[in-house]
Amino acid sequence: MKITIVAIGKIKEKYLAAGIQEFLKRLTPYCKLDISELAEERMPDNPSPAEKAQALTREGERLLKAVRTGSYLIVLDVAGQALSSEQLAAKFDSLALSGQSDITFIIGGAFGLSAEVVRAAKERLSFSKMTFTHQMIRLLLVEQVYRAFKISRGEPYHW
Ligand SMILES: C[S@@+](CC[C@H](N)C(=O)[O-])C[C@H]1O[C@@H](n2cnc3c(N)ncnc32)[C@H](O)[C@@H]1O
Repeated sequence: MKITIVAIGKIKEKYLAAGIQEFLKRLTPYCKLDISELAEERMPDNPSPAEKAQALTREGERLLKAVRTGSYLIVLDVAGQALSSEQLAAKFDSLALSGQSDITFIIGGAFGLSAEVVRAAKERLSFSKMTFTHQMIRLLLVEQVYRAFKISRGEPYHW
């Protein structure tokens, strides 16, 4: 399985970067996971709603360009569908069974995701009704991807 996370913005917090690296290391026996980090759009101080909308559109165009043709696109979206970890594991299994072995997750930036990105997605995945920072949600995502593989393989993962 090849998994790509395409995300806006860098991980600046060391404790989050260390956590993400830890799960990337643990994931190596299970899948190839790459992270493609795109720069945030430059924005004036106190941007107007129109400036924010333009930045979101431009970010969206760059995000979609970074998705390989044919990759199964899942966007992380507060307003999306919540899944249990077991359901995520089952989704990976059924995608693999159907011959789809390339999955891309998109994480938006400070202003979220453009309508075009949301429209392009096969699925919108919510991690709860709460909003997390783009840095924090990346750690949550890699942990859940790792958990999904452990569940699929029936391997213990106690914490
Ligand atoms: C700081 S949030 C963006 C908040 C923005 N105001 C919005 O309404 O989308 C940055 C990105 O993290 C992801 N994210 C944050 N919380 C999430 C959640 N509970 N479930 C799924 N994705 C989430 C989304 O991809 C979002 O675009």
